[in-house]
Amino acid sequence: MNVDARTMSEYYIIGPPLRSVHGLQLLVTLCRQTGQQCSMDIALVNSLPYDDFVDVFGNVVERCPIIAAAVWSGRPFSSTADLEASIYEFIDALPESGKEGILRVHPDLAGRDLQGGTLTQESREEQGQAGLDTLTAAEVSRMARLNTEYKRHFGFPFVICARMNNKATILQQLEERLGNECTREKMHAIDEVKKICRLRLHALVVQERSNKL
Ligand SMILES: NC(=O)N[C@H]1NC(=O)NC1=O
Repeated sequence: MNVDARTMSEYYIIGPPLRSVHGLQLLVTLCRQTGQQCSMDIALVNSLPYDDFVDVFGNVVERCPIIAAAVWSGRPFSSTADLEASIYEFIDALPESGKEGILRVHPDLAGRDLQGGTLTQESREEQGQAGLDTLTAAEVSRMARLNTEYKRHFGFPFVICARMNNKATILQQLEERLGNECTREKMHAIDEVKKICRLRLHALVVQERSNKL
């Protein structure tokens, strides 16, 4: 991240100024850790050079910075919704192998990365919020068995928006979706990627007020 203090002071940050922090991503991380609101507006988003843009938005789709790098060319975005739509358009235009690739870089829920501490920060928070970091030994082994069965069947890991679920609904969905036909299940999984992306984006960019009453 090559945003120096002078450039940063021009940025629109909500909350107390944190001048000693170098780099927007660090700032965003710190705001998250301290629970302070720290968001960018769309004008700031549009002003970011591509390396900063990729640093900030590179994980709105888990471990797929190439998506942020690609949609950067579509600036200026008229709104957060416009940025979001560009990301979805990119995903939808991918061949099936590309969509499967997006799913395959997702970590298993309550899997090796959670246990080994190697999740991305976003994923760690999401899995924690769904209660997946406090599963009983029996729940961990049930989740592992179902995850393995799902991967063997579909060829990609089970993906669900953890923030919109809890451990009970995740286990239930895992069992239910195992029965889906493959093409339908891939579409369902990509829809979940978009839900995760939407929540991650909204944590980073201020929502424009609607003009509608
Ligand atoms: N496998 C899977 O669903 N992973 C994810 N879900 C979510 O909300 N965050 C993730 O990393």
